[in-house]
Formats: sequence, structure tokens, C-alpha cells
Amino acid sequence: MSTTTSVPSLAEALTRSDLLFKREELEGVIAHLGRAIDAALDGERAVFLTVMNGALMFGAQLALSIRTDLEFDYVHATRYRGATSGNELHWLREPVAALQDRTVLLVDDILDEGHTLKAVRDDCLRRGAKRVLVATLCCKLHDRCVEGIQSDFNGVNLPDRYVFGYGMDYYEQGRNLPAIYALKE
Ligand SMILES: O=P(O)(O)OC[C@H]1O[C@H](OP(=O)(O)OP(=O)(O)O)[C@H](O)[C@@H]1O
Ligand SMILES: Nc1nc2[nH]cnc2c(=O)[nH]1
Repeated sequence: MSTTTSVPSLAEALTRSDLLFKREELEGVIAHLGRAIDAALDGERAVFLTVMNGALMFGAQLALSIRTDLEFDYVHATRYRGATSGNELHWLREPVAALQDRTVLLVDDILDEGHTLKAVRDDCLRRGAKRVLVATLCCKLHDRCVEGIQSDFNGVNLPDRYVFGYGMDYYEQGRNLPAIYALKE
């Protein structure tokens, strides 16, 4: 089935984008994150909380890189809703796992302005989590990030441009591209 004509073309977007990180490079980076997270958990069984949809690919690869046993849950919170600029955060699915006195490993594809991860992290703490560790595939470098949130385990840093691929969408397209691309200014 083809996409509707009102959606901007992914093929056209690719022609005016730069390839920033290939799959092989990202896989190597994610394997290193797994080692670092194992060290931080030190044998503790954390709740691996994936922020859908963007973290689907990264979350799966990261989980397979972590040797410590984990419990899995997910939230679905979206701020961009298929567009290229953020808005109010919409919760589509809250965590189900009991977080009281647990370590939560909060996993997302990108920390951009930080609103999403801050809201989900704060929600985990309200639910009684004793520690929330944030793992991201990428962080954007700019000075617009909200205060009080940062990634504890980050894969790669990105320029301040709209990115897609490896879970991240361009108008809900391109999530399964096996690389990260950035639109040219
Ligand atoms: O740091 P922020 O500026 O809050 O942006 C980061 C968030 O934006 C994307 O989610 P989006 O709302 O696009 O939903 P998605 O995961 O379904 O793509 C991404 O997956 C992060 O969760
Ligand atoms: N796909 C995508 N989602 C985002 N969420 C926050 N920033 C971005 C971005 O640059 N690309």
C-alpha cells in the first residue's frame, strides 16, 4: 500500500540529507553501551522501559547487548506526533510494571529538547523508582535542552538538525532505515 500524497516524500528527503551514522558503527556503539550498563547495574535486575515508537530498534539491540537479566515494559509518549517539531507530550501507554524501589533503565532513541525523557523519568520517580538511568542512542547538541535531564548512557552526538532512520521518523516514514540521516538546513 502506498502512503498518501499529502505526506512529504521520504525519497525526496533522502536526496537532501546527509548520512551521519551507518548501521555497523551504531551496532558497535550500542555494544559498548551494553557493557557500561552491565557495570552500572552490577547484577541488579532493572526494569528496561522502552519509550515507543522511536526506541524500538535501539531498544532491541541494546537489550541484546546487556548481559544482566532484565524485566521489560514500555511506555508510549509522543510529542512530535509525526511532525518535525515538538509540542505537548501525549501519553498513549503508561508503565505496567511495578516500579517501587526498582532501578529503571529508561531507553529512548533521541534526547533532543529533553521534554519527553524528563516527563517519563519524573513519572517513574513518582511511581517510586529508586533510580532512573537514561540510555539514548543519540543526543542533539544545542542549548535548548530543558534543565534537569541528561543521558547517562549515550551512543552518538548529533548536530542540531532534524534526523531520521534507526527508529526515528520523517513524517512517520523511514524508521526502519538502518542508518541515521540528517536533513540539510
Ligand atoms: O527530547 P524531545 O525534544 O522531547 O524529543 C525526543 C522525543 O521525540 C521523539 O519522539 P516522538 O514524540 O517523535 O514520538 P515517536 O517516538 O513515536 O517518534 C523521540 O522518540 C523522543 O522520545
Ligand atoms: N525523528 C526525529 N524525532 C525527533 N524527536 C526529537 N528530535 C527529533 C529529530 O530530530 N528527529
